[in-house]
Amino acid sequence: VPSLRTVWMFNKLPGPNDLPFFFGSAWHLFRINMDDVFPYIQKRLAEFGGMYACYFMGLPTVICSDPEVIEAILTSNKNIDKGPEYKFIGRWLANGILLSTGEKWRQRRKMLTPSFHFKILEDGMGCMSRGWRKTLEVLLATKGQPVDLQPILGKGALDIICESAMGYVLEDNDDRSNEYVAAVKRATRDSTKRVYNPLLKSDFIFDLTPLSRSHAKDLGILHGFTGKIIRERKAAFDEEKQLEYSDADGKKRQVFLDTLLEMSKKENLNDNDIREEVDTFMFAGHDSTSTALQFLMMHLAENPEVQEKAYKEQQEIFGYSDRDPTKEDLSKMHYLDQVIKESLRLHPPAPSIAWLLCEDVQLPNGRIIPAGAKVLIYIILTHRNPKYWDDPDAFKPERFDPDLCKTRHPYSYIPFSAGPRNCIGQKFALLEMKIGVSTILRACKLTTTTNSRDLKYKMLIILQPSTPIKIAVFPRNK
Ligand code: HEM
Repeated sequence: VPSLRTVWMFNKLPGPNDLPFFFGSAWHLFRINMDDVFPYIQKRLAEFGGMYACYFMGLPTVICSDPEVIEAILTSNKNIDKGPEYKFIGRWLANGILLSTGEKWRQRRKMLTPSFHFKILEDGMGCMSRGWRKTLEVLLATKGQPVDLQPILGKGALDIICESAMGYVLEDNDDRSNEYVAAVKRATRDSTKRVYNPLLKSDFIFDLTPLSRSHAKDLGILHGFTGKIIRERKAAFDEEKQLEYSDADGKKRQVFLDTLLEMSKKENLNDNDIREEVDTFMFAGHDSTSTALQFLMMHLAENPEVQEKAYKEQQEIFGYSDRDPTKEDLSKMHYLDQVIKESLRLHPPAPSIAWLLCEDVQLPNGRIIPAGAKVLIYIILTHRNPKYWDDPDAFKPERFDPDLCKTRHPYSYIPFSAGPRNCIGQKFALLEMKIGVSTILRACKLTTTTNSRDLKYKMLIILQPSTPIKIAVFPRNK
């Protein structure tokens, strides 16, 4: 329940004259189709200049897409608490780095950041190439039939995070990864239902519903999978047989899970601590990357001239060779860099993020968002804010020409969020995406009948189109 101070200060902020308190703006959202939530919020943000205040089920909520407001919030070192809706994924991810706060989050962030150092990531490049090569075979086996690529890319990205971060190699015929990918989709969908349905907010009521039973079954699949990975690695680690992971090329290296196991000795991490981080990184490390790749492939398929230009760049680097990309190769892919950035602009896999303020935030225009208010940052709408982006719905990789980027507001483009709680896996994700597109683009031509401007989206933690995007994959004639 917000304090009187919060309500008093909050009521001074600009916003629609909605029904006050309990339902507030939620009332409008209940009456519109869930697929129309983004356009609805976009319209309201345009009306109020990129930020408005409203009550959402009794909670004072500021909704924003204005980079000036976002900068004021994300640069704070004190406002690091996530919004209350994140608790609905708490049964799955517990109190790992994504959901934790305060001292616990600070310690974890400090402890885990070195695992994402560029040098360590470079060591994992071979594993990324191997993973995308396998995915390429599956894509080519579709023989030009238009298919939904999400499950195929999801499995590809999961195989990569399993091997590169957990040292766990999934066999080709191992169906558990498909099962895991599908359970992640269901678990995030069902958790989001609890955000929008006031009855399901209470654990007591939720636990009486059939949804809770199917959710528990999915959690069983998710925890069962990660539990097995941890048990096997721990057994090897305890016996000191295999302190370093040796990958398919025979190279020895320590993976993220080994770092956790090592720290469990030094820093008193118990089994639950390890478990919550493995669950967090398995989820965050595959779903967002495969979603990003799905939209990227859609944009390439929809814009043949961009696809050809990106392909030509690959040819200049590799000729007709299908060898794995090296660090030097990747540094030459300037146009592909721009294509990836533009795709993440139009389709950021994490479309919105939510914060609960623990201290007041002073905005550049002098207004104050009070402590106790929730702030919903619509990354996807920031990326399409016409004040900062010319012709915002058009796919134009040239926008990311380095000289043009320098002139733009730094918080107008935040696919990985920003500030102290930005994405810890950002470099990993960009490396993985670049290797993935390079592998696929050199071997295939993509086409689609999807018109991205007609797409509608589901309101989920990870961006998902309301209807599957169908893409046809053809082998390139060399
Ligand atoms: C294209 C791919 C990715 C995108 C767009 C993305 C985006 C984001 C965003 C927007 C956040 C902030 C979430 C919030 O405030 O609620 C975040 C946090 C996080 N991401 Fe990513 N991410 C991607 C890939 C990855 C990968 C590959 C990993 C791990 C290997 C990862 C691990 C994490 C973790 C652990 C956090 C929480 C960080 C913290 O709270 O300190 N992400 N990501």
